[in-house]
Amino acid sequence: MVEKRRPIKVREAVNRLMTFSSSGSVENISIEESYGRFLGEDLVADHDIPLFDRSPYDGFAFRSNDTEGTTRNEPCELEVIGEIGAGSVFTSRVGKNQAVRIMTGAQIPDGCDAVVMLEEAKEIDRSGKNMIQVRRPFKSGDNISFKGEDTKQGTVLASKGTYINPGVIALLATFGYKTVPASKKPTIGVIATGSELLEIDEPLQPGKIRNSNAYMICAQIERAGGIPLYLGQFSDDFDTCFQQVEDGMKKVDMLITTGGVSVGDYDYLPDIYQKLGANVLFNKVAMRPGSVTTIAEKDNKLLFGLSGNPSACFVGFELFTRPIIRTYLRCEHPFLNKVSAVLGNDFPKPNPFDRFVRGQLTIEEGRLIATPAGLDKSNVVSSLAGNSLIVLPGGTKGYQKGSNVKVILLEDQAGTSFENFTI
Ligand SMILES: Nc1nc2c(c(=O)[nH]1)N[C@H]1C(S)=C(S)[C@@H](COP(=O)(O)OP(=O)(O)OC[C@H]3O[C@@H](n4cnc5c(N)ncnc54)[C@H](O)[C@@H]3O)O[C@H]1N2
Ligand code: MOO
Ligand SMILES: [Mg+2]
Repeated sequence: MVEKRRPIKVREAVNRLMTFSSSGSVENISIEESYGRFLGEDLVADHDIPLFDRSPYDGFAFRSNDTEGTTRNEPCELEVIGEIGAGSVFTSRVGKNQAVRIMTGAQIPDGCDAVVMLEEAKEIDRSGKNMIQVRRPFKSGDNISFKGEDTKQGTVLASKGTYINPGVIALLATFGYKTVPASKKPTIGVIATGSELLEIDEPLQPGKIRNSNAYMICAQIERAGGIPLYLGQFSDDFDTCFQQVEDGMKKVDMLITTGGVSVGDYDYLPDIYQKLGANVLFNKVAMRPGSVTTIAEKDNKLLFGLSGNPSACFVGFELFTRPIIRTYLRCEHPFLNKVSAVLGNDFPKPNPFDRFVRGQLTIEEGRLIATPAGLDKSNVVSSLAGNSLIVLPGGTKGYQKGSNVKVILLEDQAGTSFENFTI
């Protein structure tokens, strides 16, 4: 008699799984290597930016009081007593009716509290003295970039677990991070099971298929921020697969297998978990595809038994493995984010379980449209190239074009919290 499995809701499955999540350590890497990594610690401003009042323009710095009552017809005249470019400091104090020629980015000289742009000031010569005419009154602070106006010392500019994009790299450079504390990447083993699997460069043979899952999962691991360790593809032989899983677990932080997780004669993963003495967290989830996704834990290492069916394998990874990887990377929002969109096509299939339909999210006339991609069966590969998963809650007879739907963003880096991950 075939084992009867009891499906649990996705949310319950994720909840159980997350009790085994843990964050990894922090390693120092060079800033040049940091793009695409995750911050291991909060990035805190250890000084004000700018560090000093500076000029945002090429112009003249002066005392605003000296321009009081000035008009176009009665300009004030200020004597230019020196000049500074960015990086230089004017060392003497600027006095009454004096000005300093100053370039963009240079520190405002002592005594000055305003800057007039070069285009607004008329330069004249009065008996060999270099003067400027200013034709309007200035207020204290006009045309000055103030100390700390960009960032105040002590501000958290990016929290730990933030994806390091080029803008974060600018912040790291600004605060002198030649080396960056980055979250260590988890190493995730990948084992493909199935006697039908061909290496991808082998010619096709009757009854056989190419192993696409292993390469897909390795890429999904990289997208999530982990290091894939491909341990190979193995035929459906209990002893071989058991040995591979047992040995593989010693080399990795977590292990993914694909295939062999259902109730078929050659689906050995359930027996492998049993022989390993692993604690099976669940073996049936009320979702399509990926209902057979099985997750087990042994000595605090997670074993993800993803389905052999490509779409089920894909979805199982994104819903379950990804948040574990992102938590390891110290992300505060490890779950994939969702947006509301309009369904681009009818989806007439009845929905007993929650469905995660592979699709493409596009922007058409300012609206987000989510269009299911390819054939919606868990064994198809043609639906996998999209950028999103359309969430169709179970218990309906299908959905009509134009319905409002939630869409999971596969390429989003910001993520969301468990509370917002309402599936
Ligand atoms: N009697 C039942 N049969 C099945 C059930 C069930 O509840 N009762 N569940 C079905 C569902 S749902 C799924 S999903 C699959 C899951 O199968 P397994 O995880 O055991 O995977 P396999 O049997 O090994 O393979 C399934 C399918 O996927 C192809 N495959 C396997 N590995 C790869 C790979 N690396 N690359 C590409 N394709 C792969 C394999 O050839 C099979 O076609 O079980 C249903 N059956
Ligand atoms: O796990 Mo299956 O994908 O529900 O088709
Ligand atoms: Mg099977």
